[in-house]
Amino acid sequence: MSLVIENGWPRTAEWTGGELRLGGIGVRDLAAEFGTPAYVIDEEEFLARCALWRDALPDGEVHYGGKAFLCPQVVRWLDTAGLCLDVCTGGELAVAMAGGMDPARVVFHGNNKSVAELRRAVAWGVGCVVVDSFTEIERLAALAAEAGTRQRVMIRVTPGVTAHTHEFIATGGDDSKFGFSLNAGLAAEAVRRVLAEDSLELAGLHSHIGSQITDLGGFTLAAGRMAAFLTACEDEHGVTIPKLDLGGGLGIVHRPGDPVPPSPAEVVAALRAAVPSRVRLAVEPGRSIAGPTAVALYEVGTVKDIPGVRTYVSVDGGMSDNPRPAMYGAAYTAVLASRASDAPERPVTVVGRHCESGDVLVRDLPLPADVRPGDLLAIPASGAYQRSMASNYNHVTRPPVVAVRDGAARVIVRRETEEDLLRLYV
Ligand SMILES: Cc1ncc(COP(=O)(O)O)c(C=O)c1O
Ligand SMILES: N[C@@H](CCCC[NH3+])C(=O)O
Repeated sequence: MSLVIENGWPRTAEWTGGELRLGGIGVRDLAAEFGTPAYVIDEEEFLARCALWRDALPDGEVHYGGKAFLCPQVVRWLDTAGLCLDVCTGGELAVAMAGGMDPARVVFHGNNKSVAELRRAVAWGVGCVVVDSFTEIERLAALAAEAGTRQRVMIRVTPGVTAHTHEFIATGGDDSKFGFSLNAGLAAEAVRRVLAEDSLELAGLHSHIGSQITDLGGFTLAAGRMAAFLTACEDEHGVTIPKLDLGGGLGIVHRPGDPVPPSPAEVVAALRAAVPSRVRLAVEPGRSIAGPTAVALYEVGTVKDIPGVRTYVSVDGGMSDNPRPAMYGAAYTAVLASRASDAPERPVTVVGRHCESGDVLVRDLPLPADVRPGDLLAIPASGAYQRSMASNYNHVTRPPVVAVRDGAARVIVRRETEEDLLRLYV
């Protein structure tokens, strides 16, 4: 079975009489039972993608990047699949705890963790804290000493590599809010300072160059620089630095015709080739696990033809459940998912229901000319950075996540209600 998804759809996606089925269930039934908009996540796909990474790195560590999509059920899937978890806020830490994650398998990231978050992480016994600033090294050392423990840490390094991706999601260059610059000598100083703290144990070095990367060049370059830096630090200080965590970042296909990224096995092979075999490798894939697992399901509400200009198809979600087109110019596709149509195709622009002209989900998309209110549209590759970045803009409630498998569906994140929203107001 090919594990690189070249068309964006999860492996159980099939069409019967023009209707899309996911995990053995038709989207009309899913919409009738759970409403729209909804994210439908394919459990089999999620577990298979975890296994793909784990099998690519059997002698290393795979930390799922929880920022892509996290809820207690995801934590339980990670546990089943034998993966570790990367969190980057106290909130993500709380979800890890709620899902029953073993703290030893949690890595805690973030460029501005609060003292309270660090204290909680140390008390819970997180496996590793990735230190990101000199201030944090001091803070964490004091907190670990106060708790009477020796906290394992990795040092986040920016290796001066500019990934080929959107500028907002490139993180490995010298001008970055994340980590310690290698070129500016800050990373070397961070190593000195961590080694000087009795309450900290230097477990490894870390870098993450960016996200939605579809070629190996940046990964290889960063791995080589990090490996050389690790060796130089070991030589300078006469210590062993056992681990190199090279982050996440592998991209996915959103639309047929998008560049097909390398497979996890190819990424790991490239990293391994650049890093001495004595060093344990870790990776932090988020999007490449969660992204292709979910489909966003919407109902068409209105169709507006502006002769000679454009046809707008409005759906019942939008930038609040998928901010990526507006934030990064991300390009998606959508299909008519609830029925067959013989109508000729014509280009339309699929928009959301927000009070914002930039609330566009898919631009210039060929759809059958008879698309009408009540039809369901499905957008594949919606499993990463969509529910996790969803907002309540315009007091829209956030959609549920429905897991499908073997003909059964269950809610793993329920739909938000207006009651949920109003509960915040005093
Ligand atoms: C430190 C770190 N690790 C892992 C990830 C996961 O990245 P991706 O979802 O691109 O695999 C991110 C996000 O880009 C990150 O910042
Ligand atoms: N949120 C971004 C990725 C950021 C990755 C986290 N460091 C996206 O949707 O592409």
